[in-house]
Amino acid sequence: MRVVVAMSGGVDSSAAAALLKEQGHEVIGITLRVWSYEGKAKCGSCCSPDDIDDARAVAQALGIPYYVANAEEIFQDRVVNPFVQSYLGGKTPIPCVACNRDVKFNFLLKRARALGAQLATGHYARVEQTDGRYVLRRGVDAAKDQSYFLFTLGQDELRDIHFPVGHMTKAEVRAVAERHNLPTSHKPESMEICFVPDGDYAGFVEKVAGPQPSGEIVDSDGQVLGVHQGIHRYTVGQRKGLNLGGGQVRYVQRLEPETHRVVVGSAEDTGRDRFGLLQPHWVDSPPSPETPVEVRIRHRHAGASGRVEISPHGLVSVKLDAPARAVTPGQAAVVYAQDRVLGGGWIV
Ligand SMILES: Nc1ncnc2c1ncn2[C@@H]1O[C@H](COP(=O)(O)OP(=O)(O)OP(=O)(O)O)[C@@H](O)[C@H]1O
Repeated sequence: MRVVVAMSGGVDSSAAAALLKEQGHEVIGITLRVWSYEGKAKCGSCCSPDDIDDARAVAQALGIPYYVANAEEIFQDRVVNPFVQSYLGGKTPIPCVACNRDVKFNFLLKRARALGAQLATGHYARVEQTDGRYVLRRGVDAAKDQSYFLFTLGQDELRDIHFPVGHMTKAEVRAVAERHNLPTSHKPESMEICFVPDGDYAGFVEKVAGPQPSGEIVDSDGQVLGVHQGIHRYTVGQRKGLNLGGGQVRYVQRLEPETHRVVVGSAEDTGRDRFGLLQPHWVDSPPSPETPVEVRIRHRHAGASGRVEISPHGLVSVKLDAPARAVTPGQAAVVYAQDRVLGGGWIV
């Protein structure tokens, strides 16, 4: 087959390209330039000039054609702007989901299809075909599994998508890169959100949207306990950085963008066993209300058992068997049946 490999300049997508080449496929490497790093600190993140050089060097080593596509506008529009707006609206965004949905598996998939090609990435997840339907599964390496970020994929996308490293461990992936002498084989992992390489999300929001209004920190009775410098600096479940002095340990319970208030409470107060799912999406069909499912409410969440409920009006909510701590608006809730991703939505 002809296959476009989305090459980030990291070891996973380098190994994905090497595996496909090894299997005899016609492989084309493409890096998306999503963010302009001019004048910004060198960061070794997803698409810095260094990463483009690395991806190009890997393509050269493998003897495959290589291109850089400009996706800055769509990335700004679909990933960066909603990220900032989400923080200003009192939520805690997870931009990698939107990047996968709108940039990699829309913008890039369309381009791959226009070339008569399939699309492969270095994500740790698996696609399988059963009875003519596509099934999305967790990556085999539990520590690296990225299926949480892929719940927006549907049947139409999955028929042309490959995750060549999804059935491997990270160590095996590095071994593939080493075997091919790829210059990225010992490259360290990038952990942060790629356009905020220093991890200072609040600083990034202020850089884009300007200084934000300060406000009160209150308890659930409305009693003022302190002041803060902008709700975008807080996330539900947060304990550190409240500066409320000694006494009872308090956690952010919710953020009120209308009043600019941060509401705090005890650990138990942050627990919720029911929440709505905005823009729900199912990889195939939604689970029935009787089906026990596992729900991950953030990327590193181990998962909690529960059910998905769909109202007669089509509103989707999750009912957990027990309250989960820090159910955070803006994060994705991803629904699994064992290792199979059923779908998910945005926590409200
Ligand atoms: N700028 C980019 N251009 C093209 N593809 C990209 C880009 N950034 C990420 N990808 C693709 O998305 C996959 C997952 O991206 P993520 O940022 O999570 O990388 P990763 O797990 O660190 O993988 P890698 O080691 O390949 O960077 C990558 O393996 C790659 O296929």
